[in-house]
Amino acid sequence: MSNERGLTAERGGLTAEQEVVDGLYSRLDDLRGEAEQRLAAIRREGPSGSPQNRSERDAFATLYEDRIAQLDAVEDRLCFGRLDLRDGEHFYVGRIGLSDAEHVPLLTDWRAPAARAFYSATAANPGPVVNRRHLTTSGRRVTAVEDDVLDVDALREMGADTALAGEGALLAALGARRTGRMGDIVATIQAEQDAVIRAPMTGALVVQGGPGSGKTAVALHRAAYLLYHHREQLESKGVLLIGPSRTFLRYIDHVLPSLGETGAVSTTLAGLVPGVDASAVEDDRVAQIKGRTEMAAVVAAAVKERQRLPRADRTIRIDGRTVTIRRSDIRDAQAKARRDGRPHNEARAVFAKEMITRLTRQLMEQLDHTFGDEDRIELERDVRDDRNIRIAINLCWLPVTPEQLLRDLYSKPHLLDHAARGLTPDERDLLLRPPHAPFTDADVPLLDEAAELLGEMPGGRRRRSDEPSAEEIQYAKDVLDTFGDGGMVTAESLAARMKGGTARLSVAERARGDRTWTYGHVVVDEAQELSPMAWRMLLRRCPTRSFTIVGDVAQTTASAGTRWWPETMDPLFQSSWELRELTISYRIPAAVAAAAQGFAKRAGLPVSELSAARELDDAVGITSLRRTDDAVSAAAGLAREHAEGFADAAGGLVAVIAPERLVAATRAAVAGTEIEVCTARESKGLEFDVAVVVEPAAIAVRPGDLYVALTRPTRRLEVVHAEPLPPGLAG
Ligand SMILES: Nc1ncnc2c1ncn2[C@@H]1O[C@H](COP(=O)(O)OP(=O)(O)OP(=O)(O)O)[C@@H](O)[C@H]1O
Repeated sequence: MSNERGLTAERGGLTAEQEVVDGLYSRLDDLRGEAEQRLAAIRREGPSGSPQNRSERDAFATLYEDRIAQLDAVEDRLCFGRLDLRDGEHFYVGRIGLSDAEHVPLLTDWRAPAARAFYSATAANPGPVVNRRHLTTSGRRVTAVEDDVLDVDALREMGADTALAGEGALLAALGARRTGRMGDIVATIQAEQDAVIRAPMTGALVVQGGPGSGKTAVALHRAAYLLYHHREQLESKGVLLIGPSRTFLRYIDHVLPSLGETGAVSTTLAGLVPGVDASAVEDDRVAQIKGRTEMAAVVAAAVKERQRLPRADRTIRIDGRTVTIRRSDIRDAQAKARRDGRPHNEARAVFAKEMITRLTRQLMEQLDHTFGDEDRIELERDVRDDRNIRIAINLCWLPVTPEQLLRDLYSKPHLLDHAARGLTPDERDLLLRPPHAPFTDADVPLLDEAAELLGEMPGGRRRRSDEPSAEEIQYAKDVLDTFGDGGMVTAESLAARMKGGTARLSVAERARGDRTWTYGHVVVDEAQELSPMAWRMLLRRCPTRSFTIVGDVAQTTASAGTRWWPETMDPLFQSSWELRELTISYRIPAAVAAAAQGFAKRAGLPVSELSAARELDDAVGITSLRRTDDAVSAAAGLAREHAEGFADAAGGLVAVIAPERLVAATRAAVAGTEIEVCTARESKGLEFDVAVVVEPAAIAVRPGDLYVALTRPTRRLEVVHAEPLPPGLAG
């Protein structure tokens, strides 16, 4: 494959295509103008009228605002392709579908079935397509056209052969300077990526692929594709997108809007439990323990511990009489509350009511006359309001928040010993910490597990109108019967989550603030890092188990993460999951791929087969130093050189990826420049034109970390070292 093949295969005039593209933009302008006029008309009406009229008007205003935002977002590269068919017809492919005022189609949405051939037709398997044309535009101007001739006879005459669809357009896209924001790839999606994007929405689709194979891009385009094809099903529930860090979410946050979609909620795992600050960092061994499935039983035991049976019966004086709080009554009332099936905090009311009934009965037996209903109710009120009785009942069924439950568990050795019997004493010691220590990422799934088992605190009950009806609960039961719940969610709480609210907030806004929201589909990026407990948390967010999961088991850095997909996926999805692989790296040049893979294979990482889409000269540089002390200044010097070079040209991103201990010094050494400095873990999922990797041996303490670091650059990898290079990287 040549390096700078360029857009040479141009046939047919730019002028003709420019006219078509002008027509499309003019239609886009008309539609935007119409929406703006309607919005202005609604705004002119002002806030008068009945509440019903007002909410209708608000709903329309939101509709037009969304439409305008969508039309704005598709401005760049509105149209990027044309297909010529065997029957002489042709049509244009673009970001959205457009028709003229008479409903004659002008532009076909890239996600429509007809557009599929744009991505999947090959010379060997052209279907009805004889020619695929890639249009490159800059602003509204067509700057190049490139044809893939798929008619076999014509192809033979030309003596051409292409492995990558629209190679010129693709190489131009891959060679573009990085801006720090991920762009969409809608104009150049390749066949193996297209097959993943358009795969049916059943069960879980796991996409394994080496670094730069487009997993993130594919996951985002699949989300847009699913929203387009399953609009009704997904719009009211939303699509959840999980990314590894806030930096990463910022990096990708343009992509879905540029595809005309705003219905996805993107967040980190920690963001799924509103109000929790999980900013603290902890030892990997502790995170690994917290990530194990057994921790679900530990949390359950900690909750159960709040349902206590005192050692002995206890008497309490009330209004000159004595009642006995009997162990047998407590045991019966607790059993009744558990049978009720509601979470701990909510079931407390059942326990308390039963105890009050039994204590009232004791009082009635002591009083020597017959009771009417009113007398009994009054007596019950006396019992309920008695301070000592309230305390005694509370002690046997203690309401607690998830945060307090975990803080107690981690800070009280006797509680931990009791709840975590399955852990070794050493493991329990590792979990111990002071009561006010801040939470970490690995605590989030445990907090979520606890929240699920505890439910709302007394007084914090859901509003009546949000409570599910018997039919909704039955439906939730059916869903659980069909998919199996693994004990993670009750039919009642599932039904409550499935119930659509009536608030006028967008789905994304409502979902964000509600821990119990369930989504129509979940997309997980860097999924190899998730622990079994994190997976439990995600499964609760999507009881129908409709998932797109992308990751690379060779890049796993979390010790609770996945190294072999079946091990993680089989218990979660049984047979309802499918593995697909992506095999071409679009990010890294061939020489960088060879260096990174050489290291990874020697380190025993489970690397995927990966070929690079581009060969660039001079893509790897190794600087060897005598003194470790020089590594930071040498790396900073190299980074500055590249950054200055980019400043003269069309821009470009430079990063130094350093071991944790050298990060602060490196930051100081590049202060005042745009150069990014990060650890390997922080660089996960991101990319730069040039990556300078400092002291790789120190990063390779966790081999997955170094594999991540080495695979970040799109143009050049610089390795700077004084310590010996790790095996496989040298030479
Ligand atoms: N078909 C394509 N056309 C143009 N660019 C592409 C294509 N596929 C991927 N890319 C580009 O390649 C780069 C790497 O893609 P992406 O980040 O999705 O890879 P990844 O597999 O998620 O990588 P990692 O495992 O390192 O996170 C991105 O800049 C992306 O835009």
